[in-house]
Amino acid sequence: MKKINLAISGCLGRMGKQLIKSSKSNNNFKLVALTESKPLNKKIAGIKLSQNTDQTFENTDVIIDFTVPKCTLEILKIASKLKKKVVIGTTGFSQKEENSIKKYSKQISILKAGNMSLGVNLLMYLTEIASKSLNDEYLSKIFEAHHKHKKDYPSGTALMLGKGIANGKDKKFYSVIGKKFLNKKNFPYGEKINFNSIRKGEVVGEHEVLFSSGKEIIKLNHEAFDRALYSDGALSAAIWLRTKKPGLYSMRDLLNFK
Ligand SMILES: NC(=O)C1=CN([C@@H]2O[C@H](COP(=O)(O)OP(=O)(O)OC[C@H]3O[C@@H](n4cnc5c(N)ncnc54)[C@H](OP(=O)(O)O)[C@@H]3O)[C@@H](O)[C@H]2O)C=CC1
Ligand SMILES: O=C(O)C1=N[C@H](C(=O)O)C[C@H](O)C1
Repeated sequence: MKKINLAISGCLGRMGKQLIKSSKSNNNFKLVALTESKPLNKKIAGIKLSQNTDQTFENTDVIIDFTVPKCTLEILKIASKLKKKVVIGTTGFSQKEENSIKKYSKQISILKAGNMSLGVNLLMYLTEIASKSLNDEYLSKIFEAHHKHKKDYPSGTALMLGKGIANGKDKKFYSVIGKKFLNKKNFPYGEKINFNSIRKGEVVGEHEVLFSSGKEIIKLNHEAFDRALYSDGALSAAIWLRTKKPGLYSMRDLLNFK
């Protein structure tokens, strides 16, 4: 089968570097473009780094984006004009930016996931089942920990897990978001879902969903140790997206968890 011409934005970032490494050892891909936020006279894997322009992405089939929301929207504007497919791993979008992504997905095929790993998407599914199975006596809260460089909180994964709780209760996620704590030693359960985000060292990613009745606590937990987990997921998404019509897809669509 013809190789997928792949572009990676944010190529000098933690995920960008991981994606270059993972794509080079994956025969389904030919790396054709690498972009960064500013002009750099630098080559990686024989490719001259560039910025996000029509010309840069002309010869691309799929763009994988793990950057910042502003960059993602920049890329989607170009991708929708050139009819390119996009895998979005970036997190930290505002509601307005989420709505823009939805609009672009009417023109092009987009797979967007706050976490590209099988484990977290399975954890979200298990969270939905737990939330659906537990009565309103059980309060819930979400803990997450990441490296000290991470700009956004709560993490995209934590928000996914919160959405899993809301889905289980058949409620709108935004109506059940409680308090968002940062670097708290302890944090309370609430009538809504409270989040606590710890930023320390080089933690790759830890998430825990807790349900408490006061008489017992149920904990669902995921730990990531290697960013290859995420790049493998993103590359699988790029392959899966190849045959998909315009629309907004998630890793749950790819993994087919019902
Ligand atoms: N969905 C998932 O599974 C995962 C998602 N993520 C998410 O991916 C994002 C990136 O994470 P991480 O790699 O650690 O972050 P980094 O800050 O290490 O990398 C982001 C990169 O994007 C670059 N960038 C910023 N603006 C632009 C632009 N306009 N054009 C091209 N490149 C640009 C940055 O360049 P500069 O430094 O010059 O601004 C930087 O090199 C975060 O939102 C994170 O939450 C991370 C891991 C897994
Ligand atoms: O910034 C990171 O590193 C990660 N971000 C994603 C998130 O916001 O959930 C996914 C993963 O946890 C790593």
